[in-house]
Amino acid sequence: MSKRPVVLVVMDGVGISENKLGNAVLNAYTPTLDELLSTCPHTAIAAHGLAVGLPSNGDMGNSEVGHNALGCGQIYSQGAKLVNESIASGDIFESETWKNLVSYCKEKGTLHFIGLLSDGNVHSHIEHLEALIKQAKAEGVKEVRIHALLDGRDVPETSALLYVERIEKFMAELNDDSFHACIASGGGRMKITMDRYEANWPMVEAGWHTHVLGEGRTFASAKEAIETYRAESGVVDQDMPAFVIVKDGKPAGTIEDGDSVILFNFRGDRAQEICRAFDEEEFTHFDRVRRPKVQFAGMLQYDADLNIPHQYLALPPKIKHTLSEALVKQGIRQYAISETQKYGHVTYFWNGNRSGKFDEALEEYVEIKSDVVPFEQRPWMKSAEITDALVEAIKSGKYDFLRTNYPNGDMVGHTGDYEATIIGVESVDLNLKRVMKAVDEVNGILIVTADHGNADEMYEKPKKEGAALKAKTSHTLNKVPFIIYGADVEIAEGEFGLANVAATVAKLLEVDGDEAWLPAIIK
Ligand SMILES: O=C(O)[C@H](O)COP(=O)(O)O
Ligand SMILES: [Mn+2]
Ligand SMILES: [Mn+2]
Repeated sequence: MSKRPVVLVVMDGVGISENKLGNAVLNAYTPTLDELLSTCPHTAIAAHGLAVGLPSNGDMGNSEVGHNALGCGQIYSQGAKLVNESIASGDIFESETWKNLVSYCKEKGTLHFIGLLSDGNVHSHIEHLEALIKQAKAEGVKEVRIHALLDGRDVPETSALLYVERIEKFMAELNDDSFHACIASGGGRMKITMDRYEANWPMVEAGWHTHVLGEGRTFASAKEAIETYRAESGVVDQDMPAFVIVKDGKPAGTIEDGDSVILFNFRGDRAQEICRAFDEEEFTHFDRVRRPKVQFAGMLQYDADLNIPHQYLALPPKIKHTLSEALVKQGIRQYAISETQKYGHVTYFWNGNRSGKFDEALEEYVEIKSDVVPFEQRPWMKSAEITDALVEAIKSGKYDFLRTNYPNGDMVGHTGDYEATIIGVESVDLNLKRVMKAVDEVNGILIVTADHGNADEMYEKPKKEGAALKAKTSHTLNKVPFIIYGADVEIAEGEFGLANVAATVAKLLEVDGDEAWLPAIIK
């Protein structure tokens, strides 16, 4: 084992592109990154598509698959791909859960689908929803209701109508005397239901009131809701207020005793809280007012240790041989820190979607509370506070491997605000300098990388030359930097991705790697 501590920094959403237009990484003032890139061994590594276990290279990377790959050194088929396969093979419809939900609601109840209505393939895919609705009808379900969370964060900023129209056309073609499906409620994904890491439970409470109780501002259709809210305030999809659809003066689909409910998102971070609201007998995070007796299931098992949700349609990848586990077996003391918005990324996602530790004595996890504010108004977020704690941990000499995630490039990038995102990236750069200094003081080694791009492309590619620029809120397909500071090493020949980082960390710590891992990026 080396005596030199290794610190790994994930700059969330900081990808590499040579294209200067709307590039909040290239156009930010980043003296630290510039210094690292001009003086240290570095390369660019793949963070999207097949390199992180997604169905195709047209799929952008995301935090879940990115941190999974970083933390386990392997490429596993991810939720997006596993659900595709399970639908194609029909396995999903053979599952006990599917059968249970269908039989529970088929005679007198309604089958509800709650989830992110888009083809972003980060949390969900509209094709999965369509396949489930079609099969529900084939198996004799009579009533289906959709509770549509509008995206605009993994897909273009104002694309909600495209998906609403698509699903409504799909349902209209299925609807007949024996079957009726329609949208019952919805709202922007950053306003209701899809909170993560317990950053903002009131979002989930608002979702409960909308989907379950059918309370809120009413409209005749989802289209009317979207067009009205846009006309009133110019609000973009992800921030759209909640809406309830009414038919004949009543909500089109509250959730009642005898119904079944499927959360059709496959990704876990933003799925867990609403699952808990349905599943938990003793629930204290908000007053549910009424808890219907339903059969509830998630698309995937989101956390096996915590048993969330109790029922699920498909199994997630069984991620084994993680870096954390290999390191604790060799006595390596570890420290992980981020702010709430990304805390689970460096713990839960990093450890293959496990929320527990491998070894209480050897691992310390620290969460700095995120503010609940529009991040374009505070683009520095908690970068300074994360750094205060990280620097102290580095200097304490108590840890051999320390990791952090700075959310700024990603969280501010998702707002589509170019100028604010530049400040977000600059905040990361400023704090990176402090981390470098602390690493110097303990004669350590620093790795700087990212999980996927976002801030590197803040405008959609114009459809025609000269067309007005449109903010881009989603991730990118670009590679990410991989830099090693403080070690006299050479980058190996070849193409690398995020799954090559675990072996590199082990090599720098001078401990054994795992045979399952992809090779290190250094010679
Ligand atoms: O959940 C989100 O905020 C986005 O869909 C994806 O962003 P992340 O993968 O960086 O968390
Ligand atoms: Mn990310
Ligand atoms: Mn993101």
